[in-house]
Amino acid sequence: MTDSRSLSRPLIILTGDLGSGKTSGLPLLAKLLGSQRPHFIVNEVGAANKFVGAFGVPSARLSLLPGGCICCEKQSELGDLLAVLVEHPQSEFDAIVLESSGLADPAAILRFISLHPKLNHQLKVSSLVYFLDAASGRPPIPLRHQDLTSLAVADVCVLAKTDMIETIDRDAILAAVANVNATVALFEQRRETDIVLARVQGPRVDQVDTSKIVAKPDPSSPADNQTGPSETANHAHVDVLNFDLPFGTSWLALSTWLIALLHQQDTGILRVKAAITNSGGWVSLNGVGHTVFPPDNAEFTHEGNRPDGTLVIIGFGLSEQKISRSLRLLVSGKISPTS
Ligand SMILES: Nc1nc2c(ncn2[C@@H]2O[C@H](COP(=O)(O)OP(=O)(O)OP(=O)(O)O)[C@@H](O)[C@H]2O)c(=O)[nH]1
Repeated sequence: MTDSRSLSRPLIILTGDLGSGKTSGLPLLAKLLGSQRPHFIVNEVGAANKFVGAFGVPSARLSLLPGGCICCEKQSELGDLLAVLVEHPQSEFDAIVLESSGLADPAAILRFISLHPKLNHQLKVSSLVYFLDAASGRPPIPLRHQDLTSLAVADVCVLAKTDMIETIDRDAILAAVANVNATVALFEQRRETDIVLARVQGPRVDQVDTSKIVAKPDPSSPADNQTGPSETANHAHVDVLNFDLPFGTSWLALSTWLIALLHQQDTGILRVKAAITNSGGWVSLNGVGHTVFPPDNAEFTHEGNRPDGTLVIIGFGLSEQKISRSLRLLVSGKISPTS
């Protein structure tokens, strides 16, 4: 008799904060974890990033799950999608790589898979990966409480954006991570000309003062004020606003408008993602906290493909009406970006 576990397909789960670098690292990480023919599932709390495939993921190997988080409201859709994929012939892909939304609770995803009557036999979680954003603005060592919980259960930690910090801070964070989870495999992601990702050797844990690793929760910070990663409803109060951007929107005007919005909302905005389309192709703009990243751009892959763009804003206490009114004026050219 065949053991059903021996037929189970590997599942690699990527977690990590909004904008921590998961999508950028997706194809490289899959390869480093031994998958030559992965199928990717990308979950977004906002509208689908229609252009995610342009980052080197062929569309036949990509499924998008937009409009909610797979740790809660999108669980059953995730279950349906995984059920369809596992029925595929073994040769079509050798692993499923699931990128969760930046709000997801990894424990809730694991619980869903392991308690699912069919998927728990058909899939085995081969790696749980946690992306840690080295440039998130927190001081080099203090890891937040939600980092500790996620790191404690991770098999792999990717320290992303190390090109944006000093080497001494990078080494201190790596040592702190190793101190929390001594068996975690450590990788580093950085932007050179392109994004590169590589395994790093474990640092010397005795070089870090462990009493300084954990930040005290700040009750005034919306992020620290959440109930904690084990509560699936911990992001119920996060606002997700989706807007269409008409073909031909100026990316320069939109960038200036976004910087003004981030400044005006102070800490209220966690993440901004825009894909702007124009005759040259499309441009993607990313904001994480107060950092606005340099735009990426690519040409359209199909002739005649002229879709509208999208803008997703994720944060706390956002007024959809006000932001929408200001954006409408901007895209219609009726205001300058600074109005
Ligand atoms: N300098 C630098 N930028 C990076 C690195 N990794 C990602 N970025 C940039 O950070 C921004 C967010 O990266 P994404 O890969 O979209 O982050 P994500 O975790 O998929 O975002 P969400 O899906 O919204 O949670 C983009 O502008 C990336 O180009 C890195 O290692 N170095």
